[in-house]
Amino acid sequence: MTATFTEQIPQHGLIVSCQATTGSPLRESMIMALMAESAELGGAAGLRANGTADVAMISSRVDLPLIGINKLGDPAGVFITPSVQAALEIVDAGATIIALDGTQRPRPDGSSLADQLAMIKAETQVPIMADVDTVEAGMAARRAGADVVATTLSGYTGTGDGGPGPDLGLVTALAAAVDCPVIAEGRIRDESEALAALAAGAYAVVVGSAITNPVLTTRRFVDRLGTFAS
Ligand SMILES: CC(=O)N[C@H](C=O)[C@@H](O)[C@H](O)[C@H](O)COP(=O)(O)O
Repeated sequence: MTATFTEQIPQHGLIVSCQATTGSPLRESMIMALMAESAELGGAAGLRANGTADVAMISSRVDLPLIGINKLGDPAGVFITPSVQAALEIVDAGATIIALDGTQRPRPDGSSLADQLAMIKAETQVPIMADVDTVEAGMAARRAGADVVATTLSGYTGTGDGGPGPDLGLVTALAAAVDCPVIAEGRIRDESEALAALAAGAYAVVVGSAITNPVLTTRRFVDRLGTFAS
């Protein structure tokens, strides 16, 4: 029996997203696996990773629940696990939870989110997390069969809050609107923002760049030092 999302991820847990895009000095699956091992040592409750190579490498070395995504195609469109095949490949690679674009936008093959979810569910019982941008999208994704909804895409689709921090308003609205766990993901920069997300009703939080992207962390320090007036 496949474990449900809440059986895998404890309430108020920290999920660490270990991703590095093409062009990053960290763009190696082994480096992502070492990031994942570091997150495990630090007490993370779960991990999130992109692509079959990284997911396979991480799952061979770290025994934590692993949210797998398979980013394919144009980042301006539906690109987080945009097809049934992309989802099943990430499960074969070792993901214990699938995350996918949960917006109402048609998939690149023309199918709807509801079609995609139904076809994935016919093939696997692995829980599905819908990355959404609005409360309407979260409600529709839940109706279509998503097990969990996350604020991941708020600010990235032309709708929602594109502010510098997490979209706490969306966390609050989703927590009131859906009967499943709500995950706060996207632009959580520190522990206070993670706590604020829990206070807004998040079941758990996903933190990526603030933990696993040293380029951004360095830039933040450099930019701040640049404001020093002697
Ligand atoms: C919009 C999009 O493509 N988000 C991606 C989803 O997996 C990742 O690039 C983010 O790093 C991840 O969501 C964690 O967010 P943050 O790195 O802000 O903590």
